[in-house]
Amino acid sequence: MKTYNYSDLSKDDIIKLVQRNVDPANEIRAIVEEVLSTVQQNGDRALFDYASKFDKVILDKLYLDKAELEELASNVSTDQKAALDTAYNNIYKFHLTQLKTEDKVETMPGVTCWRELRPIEKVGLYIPGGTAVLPSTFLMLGIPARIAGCHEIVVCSPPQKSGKVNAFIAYVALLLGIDKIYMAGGAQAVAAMAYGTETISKVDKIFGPGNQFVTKAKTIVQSTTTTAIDMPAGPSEVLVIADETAQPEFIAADLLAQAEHGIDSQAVLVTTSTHIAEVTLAEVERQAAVLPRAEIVQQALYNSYVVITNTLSEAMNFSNVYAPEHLILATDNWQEITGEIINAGSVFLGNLTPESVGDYASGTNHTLPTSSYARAYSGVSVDSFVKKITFQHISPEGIKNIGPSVEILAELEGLHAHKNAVSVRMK
Ligand SMILES: NC(=O)c1ccc[n+]([C@@H]2O[C@H](COP(=O)([O-])OP(=O)(O)OC[C@H]3O[C@@H](n4cnc5c(N)ncnc54)[C@H](O)[C@@H]3O)[C@@H](O)[C@H]2O)c1
Ligand SMILES: N[C@H](CO)Cc1c[nH]c[nH+]1
Ligand SMILES: [Zn+2]
Repeated sequence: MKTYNYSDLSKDDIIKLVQRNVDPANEIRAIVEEVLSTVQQNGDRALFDYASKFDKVILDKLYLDKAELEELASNVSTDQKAALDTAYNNIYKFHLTQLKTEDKVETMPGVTCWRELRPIEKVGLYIPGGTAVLPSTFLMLGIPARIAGCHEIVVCSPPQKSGKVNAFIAYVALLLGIDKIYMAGGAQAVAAMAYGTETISKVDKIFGPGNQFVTKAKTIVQSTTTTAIDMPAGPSEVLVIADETAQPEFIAADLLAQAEHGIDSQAVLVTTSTHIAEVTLAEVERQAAVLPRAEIVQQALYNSYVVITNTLSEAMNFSNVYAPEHLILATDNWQEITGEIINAGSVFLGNLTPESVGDYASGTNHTLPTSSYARAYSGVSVDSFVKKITFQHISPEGIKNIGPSVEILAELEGLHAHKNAVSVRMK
C-alpha cells in the first residue's frame, strides 16, 4: 500500500487517485458485449456454453427445483442455520420499517395529491458465486423483495463445481420461499434476465452485486433494454478514517476484510496520524500473512493506499470525493464528524463497529454503490423494489381554484389543447 500526504496532492492527483475499475481500454466492455449478444441470440444454449467456459461446469439443466434445494439445504448445520436465521431476522426488522405509507396533501382546497407504493412485478436477483459464494447477498436482496411484495422473483447464481449451488444458498431460498434457482453467473446471467431465454423470464429490474463483468453487463442492459437495474454495485471497497484514538489491529482487519473479496477490491486508510499509519501497515502485513486467500488479498492491497491528512475534516473531504461504498470512522470522536459526511454507501461508527457486521447481520443492506457511485446512488432497500405512483383528485371546488392558473400556464407555453382540457370543465 502506497502512502500519500494529502497536502502534497493537487486536485487532479486526487481525481486520479479516487478512480477505480474504470476499464479505460474497454476490455471488459468488449467481453461483456459479446456475451450479451450471444445470450440474446442463442438463449439457454449460450448459458450452458458459458457455464462450461467460465465456470468450468457441464450442466445438464439450468435450474434447481424445490426438492433439490431442500435436499441441499439438509446439509446446513444447526449452528449455521441459527446464524442465517439471526441475519434474516435483523435484516427483515430493519427493512420492514422502510415500507411506509405517505399522507395525502391538499395543495389547494379541492386539489388532493398523494403517492402509493406498488411492487415491481418481476425482479431478478443476482447472487455472486465466483471467488466466494454469498448467501448473505441472497438475504440482502430477497428480504426487501418479499417485503415489497414483488410477484415474480428470478434468482441467478453461478454454478459451483458440484453442478449445483451451495447448501447455504439453498437454505436461504427456502427461508425466502423461493423454489427455483437458475445456475447462471456473470454477464450471461444478466443477459438472461434482461432479454429472457427459453427457461429464464425477462424481468423488469435486475438487482445485485458482482464483479466487473456483472456490473458492466448491468449498466449496458440498463441503457439498451427496458430492464432497469438497482445500481452499479461492483468490486467491494472500504475507506477508513482514523485518528490517534483508533486501534491499528482493528483497522487492519477491516481493510483486509474488503481486500479479500477480489483482486479488484480496494482498501483505503485516511488518517491524521503517521504513527497510526505505520503501525496499521505493519498489522496489515502480519494479518495478511495468515489469511487463506493470500493471492487475492495481495493483489487488492496493491491497488490500495494510505493518505495522511492534518485534520479529520481534511480526511472527510478526501472521503467525500472518493465516495466509498463503506466508510468506517475509526475514532472515539465520530459524533463530531458524521455531519460532514456527504457521500458514502454505508457508515460504521466508532472503534467497535466492524464493517463485517453490516455485511452479514446488523440489519442494514450490504448491496451498495461502488466506484464513486455513492455520490448519487443509495444502497438497496425496500424502495428499490417498489414504484411510487403519484395520484391526484380534483373536486368541483378544486377545478375552480386551480383551473385559471393552469389555463394561463398552458397559454404561455402555447399549448391550447392543454388549456382546453381545463376550460371545458370550468363551464
Ligand atoms: N458492491 C456490493 O454491494 C457488493 C456486495 C457483495 C459483493 N460484491 C463484489 O461482488 C464481486 C463478486 O465477484 P465474483 O467474481 O466473486 O463473483 P460473480 O458472481 O460476480 O462473478 C462470477 C462470474 O463472473 C464470470 N467471469 C469470471 N471471469 C470471467 C472472464 N474472464 N470473462 C467473462 N466472465 C467472467 C463468470 O461467468 C462467473 O460465473 C466481488 O468483486 C465483490 O467484491 C460487491
Ligand atoms: N462486503 C460486501 C459488500 O461489498 C458484502 C459481503 C458479503 N459477504 C461478505 N461481504
Ligand atoms: Zn464483505
